[in-house]
Amino acid sequence: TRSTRPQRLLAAVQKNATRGDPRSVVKAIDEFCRYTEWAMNVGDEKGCILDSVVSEVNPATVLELGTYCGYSTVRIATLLPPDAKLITLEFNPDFAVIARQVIAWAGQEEKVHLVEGSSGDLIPKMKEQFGVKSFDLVFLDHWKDRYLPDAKLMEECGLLGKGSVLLADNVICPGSPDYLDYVRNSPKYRSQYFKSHLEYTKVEDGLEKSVFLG
Ligand SMILES: O=C(NC/C=C/[C@H]1O[C@@H](Sc2ccncc2)[C@H](O)[C@@H]1O)c1cc([N+](=O)[O-])cc(O)c1O
Ligand SMILES: [Mg+2]
Repeated sequence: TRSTRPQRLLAAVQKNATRGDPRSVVKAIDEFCRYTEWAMNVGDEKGCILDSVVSEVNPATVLELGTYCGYSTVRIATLLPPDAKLITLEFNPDFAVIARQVIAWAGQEEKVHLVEGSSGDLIPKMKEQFGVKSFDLVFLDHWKDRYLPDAKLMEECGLLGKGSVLLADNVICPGSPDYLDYVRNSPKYRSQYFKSHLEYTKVEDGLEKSVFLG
């Protein structure tokens, strides 16, 4: 039967990237998606904004919601110090299988803990199961209608501390209007929009960075 898009993306990584070289993995995926087959990775343009926020926060603990093929997982992990922890949640087991191989090809498996399941189920278990006190950085890139409920759930579970940063992809396209309204108008957050484009296209999109004020 026909292969899936994530399988074709992984094949491009294994063919064109050097094992153990995360930058070559990122480059191989971006070239595949730009010139061969579009896929919903954060991409190179928004990826540079992601990189700058990760470097600025210099997080010890990161949560990523929505692993997909592991593109942003690799971008983030590459910038983390060796003792930092990146937990990434993925609902679709077929995507998780691909993401684990992409992360391994990039040599980042030490820093990454990919957990299969849904954010709604797993966020309340973060403290007890993973020994997480709070997250310094959360990258939201999963189902767009889960951004707001999951932000509120993280607040309720005490997973956000003063200065914790939420960085959300796709706040314009496909969009997450209820989330955007919440973080921009809640006294609990200081929010900032980074204008960019939908990955590999000229369509407007952007990242919203929201600092939790405690
Ligand atoms: O739909 C988009 N993203 C949804 C991503 C969803 C990812 O997160 C889990 S769901 C999950 C994971 C964890 N917990 C709960 C659910 C899915 O299995 C997928 O791996 C999207 C769409 C476009 N686009 O142009 O259409 C562009 C983008 O950048 C996008 O991110
Ligand atoms: Mg996205």
